[in-house]
Amino acid sequence: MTPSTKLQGLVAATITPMTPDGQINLSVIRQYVDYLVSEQNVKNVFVNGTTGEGLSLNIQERKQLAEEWVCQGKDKLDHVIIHVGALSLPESQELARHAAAIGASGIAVIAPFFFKPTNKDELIAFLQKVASEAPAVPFYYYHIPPLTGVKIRVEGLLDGIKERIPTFQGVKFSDTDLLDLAQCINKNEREQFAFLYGVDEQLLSALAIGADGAVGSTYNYLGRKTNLMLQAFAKPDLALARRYQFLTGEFLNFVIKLGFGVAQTKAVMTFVSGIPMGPPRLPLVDASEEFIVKAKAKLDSIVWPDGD
Ligand SMILES: CC(=O)N[C@@H]([C@@H](O)[C@H](O)[C@H](O)CO)[C@@H](O)CC(=O)C(=O)O
Repeated sequence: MTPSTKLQGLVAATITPMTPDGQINLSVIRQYVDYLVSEQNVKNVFVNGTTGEGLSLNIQERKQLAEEWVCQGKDKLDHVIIHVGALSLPESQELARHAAAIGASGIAVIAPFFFKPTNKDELIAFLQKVASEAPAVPFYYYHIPPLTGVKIRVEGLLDGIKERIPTFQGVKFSDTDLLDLAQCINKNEREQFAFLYGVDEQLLSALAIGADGAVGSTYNYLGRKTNLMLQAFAKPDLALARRYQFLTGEFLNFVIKLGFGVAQTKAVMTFVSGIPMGPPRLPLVDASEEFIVKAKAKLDSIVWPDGD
């Protein structure tokens, strides 16, 4: 792993594979790493986040998953970022210490979402207490207001954050407020922070305003196609980049109408990669057979510009 390099490009928000009886299934993670690298050309992962059902796992499971990803990713992945956010500060701190001890290349923390911070100072105070437990590990704030309900704008959070959190390295920005993202990027004059966008269906818009890359669920199975979009954008061939975005959007628009979330992501990844992702953990329930048949037919029907 190369933790010193700035995080950019695509980061797969990893799924947590589970056995049919609902235990975490560490045995497929080696195959999962190889699949991401060789089939999707994705060499960065974000473990135990939303897609990974991190907040539905116990501390022991989260540590085991983090260890397995770091171990299997050695010499294969560039960055293994571990999400260590939790409702309980001591638990989050314990996970941060653990991530540091196992050699994770970064940690990320979501805003606590039961008792919520009501302003940026309260939020930073929480983040700071976690980050300081891993003083040599790059720290990312994980902003996902649709799920946390914490709508504190990131732009304001950035003011003086490096003084409060010396390891602060950037933001995983999973919100549709592109004005907030743009203001963050505008403030990041020295380009010291990384802004990774987390709404996959709108990534091209975020790239246009300067996002460094993206963290998302679809890069597990559409990483190769999205990488082609990134290449087209860099060239620049905007017409081609748009084509890729419209096609991934066409798929997502279709499945969102059917009902799309982490359970469905597990099902899609299973049929695309052949790696069994298993069921989600309650309160999430398995994707229906009808969903699987329709989603597969839709994905198979897409004709990509690269001829696939
Ligand atoms: C709400 C949600 O799950 N958002 C996803 C997206 O990748 C999302 O699945 C995608 O944009 C499709 O809507 C990511 O932002 C979540 C993520 O990166 C994570 O698993 O931590």
